[in-house]
Amino acid sequence: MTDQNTTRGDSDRSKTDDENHDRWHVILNPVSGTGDHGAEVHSLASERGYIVKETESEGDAAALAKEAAEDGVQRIAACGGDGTIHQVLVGIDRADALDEVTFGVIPGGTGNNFAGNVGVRSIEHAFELLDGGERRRIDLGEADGEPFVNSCIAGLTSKTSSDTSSELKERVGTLAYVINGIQKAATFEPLHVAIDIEEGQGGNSTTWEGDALCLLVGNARRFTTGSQAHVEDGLFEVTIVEEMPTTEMLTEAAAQRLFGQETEHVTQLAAERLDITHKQGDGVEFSLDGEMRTHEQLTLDVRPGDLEVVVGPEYDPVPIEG
Ligand SMILES: Nc1ncnc2c1ncn2[C@@H]1O[C@H](COP(=O)(O)OP(=O)(O)OP(=O)(O)O)[C@@H](O)[C@H]1O
Repeated sequence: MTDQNTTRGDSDRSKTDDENHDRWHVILNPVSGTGDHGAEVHSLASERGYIVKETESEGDAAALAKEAAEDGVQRIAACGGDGTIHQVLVGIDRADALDEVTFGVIPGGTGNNFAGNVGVRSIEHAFELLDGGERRRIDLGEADGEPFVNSCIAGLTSKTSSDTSSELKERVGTLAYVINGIQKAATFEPLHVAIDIEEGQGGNSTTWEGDALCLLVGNARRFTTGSQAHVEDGLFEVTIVEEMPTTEMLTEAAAQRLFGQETEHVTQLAAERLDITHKQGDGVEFSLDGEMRTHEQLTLDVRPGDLEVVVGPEYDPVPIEG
């Protein structure tokens, strides 16, 4: 890990702890995305007196964030893709400091889904927002104690969701993930799962049991037109795609696209808690914001308003209709 206080001269060394805690600490993944954002980030941070800490290997981002939060730093930004954001949040959470920290996002990844979700357009835009942008409290998801911001995905698409083309997603919505998965995996063993679902806000508790092609749990991520996650409502948007013959998939995808509603093999609902139990075989692979984890059994909870984050003017917690 490289510790680079981009402004540290003799006079800065005399800064008090309080001043240091108020300065933004940027945790920079220099190899995310195209890996050419480091110089720009150092320069923009230097102009403002922000501290930059670079990761040197996998896992560093969580350790650096934990260390900063334990030192009392109150403004921590992640520069990288969704994986880096995820790890920085894990580190702050391990320090039990989410209550005290304002979080910032500097898009330096490939997809930059979360940055897009909170209205941060570019690296330069991110620094302008860190200086004085609006702060919002948004929901976090938790998967057996591990926080996530965008999504938890299991099944056929968990490894391929991140590289499904946005054009395909735009045309066919949720099932784009499935179709993309099928193109990559000729044979796929469906998930034999039981999912206990608490719908929240006075809603029902239900159980879905069967063979699923995939399970998509969104906290702050756009999955389909008509089914997006509201990031300040204390609920997950859940989509369960049941196993179905390949021939029916395109029909279902078209129906979803045209009518934006539940179809025979696709269940959509909002929930505040899910208990997922795998009924057969080894554990299930879950993608938490793109980071792969294996669980036999997994509980997902919403942590309403647990994260204070800097947002851009285009940020809107309410999903776009239609
Ligand atoms: N210095 C480093 N060297 C090698 N790998 C690193 C380093 N720092 C972080 N990583 C790893 O890089 C991975 C990719 O990071 P990240 O997801 O942020 O970027 P991305 O995949 O390019 O973007 P996106 O998730 O937006 O598509 C993470 O799993 C992280 O552990």
